[in-house]
Amino acid sequence: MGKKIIKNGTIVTASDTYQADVLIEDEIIAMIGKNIAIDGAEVVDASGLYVFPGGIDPHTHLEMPFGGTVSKDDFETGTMAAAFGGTTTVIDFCITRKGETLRNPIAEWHAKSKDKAVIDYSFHLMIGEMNEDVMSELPSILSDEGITSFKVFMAYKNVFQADDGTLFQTLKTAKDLGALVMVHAENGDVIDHLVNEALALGYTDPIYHALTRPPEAEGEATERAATLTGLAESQLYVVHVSCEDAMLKIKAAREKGYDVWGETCPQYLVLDQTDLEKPNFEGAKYVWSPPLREKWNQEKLWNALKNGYLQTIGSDQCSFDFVGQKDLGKGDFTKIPNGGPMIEDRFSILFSEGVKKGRITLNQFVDITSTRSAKLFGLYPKKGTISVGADADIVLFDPNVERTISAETHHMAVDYNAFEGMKVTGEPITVLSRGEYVIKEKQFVGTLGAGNYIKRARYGKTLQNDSDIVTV
Ligand SMILES: NC(=O)NCCC(=O)O
Ligand SMILES: [Zn+2]
Ligand SMILES: [Zn+2]
Repeated sequence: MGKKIIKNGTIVTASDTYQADVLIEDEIIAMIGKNIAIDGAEVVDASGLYVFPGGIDPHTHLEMPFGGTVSKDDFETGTMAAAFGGTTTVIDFCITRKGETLRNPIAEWHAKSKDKAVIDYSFHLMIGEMNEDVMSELPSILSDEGITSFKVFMAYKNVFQADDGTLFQTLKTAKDLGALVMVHAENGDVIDHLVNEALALGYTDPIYHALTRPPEAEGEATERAATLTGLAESQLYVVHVSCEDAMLKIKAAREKGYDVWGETCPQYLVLDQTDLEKPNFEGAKYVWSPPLREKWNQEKLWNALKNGYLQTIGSDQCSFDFVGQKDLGKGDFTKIPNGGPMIEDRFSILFSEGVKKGRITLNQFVDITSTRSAKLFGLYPKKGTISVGADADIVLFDPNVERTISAETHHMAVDYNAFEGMKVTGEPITVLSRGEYVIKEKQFVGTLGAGNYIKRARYGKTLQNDSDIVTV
């Protein structure tokens, strides 16, 4: 691979903003400095552009079987769309089945992603139940696969939902092994009850998806998960925080000294519950869990990002076509596949609505979209920053270009965009994955299968390019 020098750009990391050149050699950042000159190196002009570390999306569901169908974007279209949006690493959820070895789903996830992903990727592992078999498999999964985060669903009764015993045992096991436990925090039993009540009354429209999953059900589960984390002296990451109620529970747990982290998603920052009321069943396009909330929650979530009560942004990409998939739930909102297409617009929305509108700083933007996830999920400093020795996962970003988000121009495989018509300022122009162009001047030039599976370090450990990946 030839050498590249990125010149004239403004480097932005989670802590610094400065002008310097970046030399890329053998997939990594080899030097950062003024006026770097190397014979034969390709010069990439980044005048007027920010040089960001590639985005890390810690929350995707690519080609995931769910709700009687399979999410439409797979590791090919999903990672391409991610790259167009400025993301260079995704961590996808490997969904397991209760009563079965964990190895089979991991092998399935490798089969789905290998030869398809155009950017690097890794997996979290769902824990549906905790028993002797699972406990005996986990140590080797950490060391062989570098999977150092487990996911427990507290909702989706009779599908993915785990009980509190499983959550508690997972927290304790994670503490011993050095893994981070992630939770989908909603009270699945209460939601099941409310859903049955609604259906019995003949309420079938998409809006009832939101009305049967109230913020209290999210807040209660978040508080419960945090309490169990404190009891287990373990570590917890709450995914897709949608409302003030849940956010305050994370803030309170952190104030008690618990090791609890929170992620929100772009959809909760810019869309609201009224979207589910759109006529002609269009509300189904906005059905995901937790649901969209009343609009006033948005500013609470922005404020939480600004003040560090929430620390990351995931897309929760889980896309379904409106025609042919979402319409499985016509006449019964419980049959609408839960999820939306978000992978492509995560970065731009946070920049446009966050940095441009003065809600977060430029350096916070990098931390929230990349660095913090790299640190929490054992990818740092190989990924998540611009520093010597890091992978050359780099986004050249024009902060001033304006565009309108639309399904007509997006690169996801689905037939609608949840942010249709939204005007955003700022766009990734060129995206490099380990020094190779994936997007060049807004055109896809990457290669299917060029993305590497990344084995991650254990919780709290760093991942270096030149050292053992997983150490006990
Ligand atoms: N969020 C959603 O509705 N679908 C994906 C699965 C999950 O994250 O709960
Ligand atoms: Zn979830
Ligand atoms: Zn999810």
